[in-house]
Amino acid sequence: MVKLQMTMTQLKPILSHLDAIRSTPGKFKADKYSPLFRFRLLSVPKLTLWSILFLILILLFFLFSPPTTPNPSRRALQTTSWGGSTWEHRVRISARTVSKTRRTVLVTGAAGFVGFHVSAALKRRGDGVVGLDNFNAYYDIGLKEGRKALLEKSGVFIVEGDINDGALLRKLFDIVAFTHVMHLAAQAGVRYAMQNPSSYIHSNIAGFVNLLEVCKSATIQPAIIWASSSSVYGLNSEVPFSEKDRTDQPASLYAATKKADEGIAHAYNHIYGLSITGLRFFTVYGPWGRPDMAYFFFTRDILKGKPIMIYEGSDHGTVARDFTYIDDVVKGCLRALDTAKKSTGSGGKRKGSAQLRIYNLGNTSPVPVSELVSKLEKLLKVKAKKKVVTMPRNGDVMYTHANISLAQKELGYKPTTDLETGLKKFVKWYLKYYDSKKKKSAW
Ligand SMILES: O=C(O)[C@H]1O[C@H](OP(=O)(O)OP(=O)(O)OC[C@H]2O[C@@H](n3ccc(=O)[nH]c3=O)[C@H](O)[C@@H]2O)[C@H](O)[C@@H](O)[C@@H]1O
Repeated sequence: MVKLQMTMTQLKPILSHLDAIRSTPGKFKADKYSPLFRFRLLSVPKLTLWSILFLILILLFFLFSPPTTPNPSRRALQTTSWGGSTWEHRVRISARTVSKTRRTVLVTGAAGFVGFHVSAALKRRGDGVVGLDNFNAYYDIGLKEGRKALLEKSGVFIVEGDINDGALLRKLFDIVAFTHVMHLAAQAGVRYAMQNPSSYIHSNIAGFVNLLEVCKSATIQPAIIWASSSSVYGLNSEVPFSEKDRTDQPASLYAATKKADEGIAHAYNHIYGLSITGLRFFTVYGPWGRPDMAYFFFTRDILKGKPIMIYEGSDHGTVARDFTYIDDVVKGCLRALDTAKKSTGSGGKRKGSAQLRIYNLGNTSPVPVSELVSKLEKLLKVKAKKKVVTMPRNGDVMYTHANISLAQKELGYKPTTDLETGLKKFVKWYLKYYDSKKKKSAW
């Protein structure tokens, strides 16, 4: 008892600062020095006190101990794995440009499908490139790690972090005066939005705003090029889809977030003078692609002898997509970056009007999903177990077809890969990639 009372005397000056903390209005707050308070503390048995301390220690141990094996779900929850002089040095080296144009590009989603290919292309031509990716577990992290390893070989460092981490983004802008941001990080996939709607709000809305906030506050504001989606056309019935067509009837939450981003981009351009270019991608496919997309999991399931579902309209109408090959999309991204004008603001203040653009990047040649499957069967030399089913109300639309005349005129965008050629390259990569994985796991 005496001991505890002495402890209270020692604690008094430490506890006194707690008075400054406001209590929640309306809630009872005990006076720390009132007899009632002292009585409560003193009446706690010693054993209970030690047990509580012990429990807190165990809890701290679990919270701060590193995982022994990489665990994807745990990794997705990590917020910081950046900082320090070695880390800063790697960022600086990665941002070094050898091209005359002195471009330094921050590529978000660099371990993703499009981000990986765009980063590699930028680096090849001599631009400085720093990648950013949160390596979430939406699909096989092995693919993301594989892309990362290839980029690192070519000198691109991918920072592991989230676009919602403002401190990280500000730090990156402190280290490098990025001339451009190629924003390709997003929660992708149309159908998954029904399972995990909040992930779309987190990445596509909150993450996008966070990125724009940091960009607009930079002393030298970068020009921003970002990935919108063909899905913004939603239930639009004008074909081919032109940038002038209505985009106010999204069929999925994914589409709605991308449409919201187009509005957000307009506001940031208007208020802060940020130069912003949105690119509406049309079902991009190719090597190192996304396993959640139909062409990818159809390939996997056909090879495994598993049935695949081919959607059709309720009146047996054809479901078709304007499948666009990755190399064509990469060229479009680079042309958009090269033609982007500088932002006009600085430190959060607009100094004049800035460029605001939106372009379709499609292939202008829609192909029915049934034909996609026939082409895969031919290339894989395996007959698919097809189940034709009525398209469920899952966010998918019946048909996409890009009008690319604007991108052609202003960016010089011209897709050159038809579905047959593109799928051939994809299948070649797929077989090689999974074959070598199989061999490695057999070791
Ligand atoms: O162009 C776009 O904006 C979008 O393209 C793709 O979305 P999607 O066109 O739906 O591509 P897939 O998911 O690969 O579907 C391709 C086609 O296969 C059909 N499908 C899908 C799944 C299935 O089991 N069966 C089936 O017939 C779909 O209805 C669709 O017509 C991407 O997944 C989106 O992230 C992207 O933004």
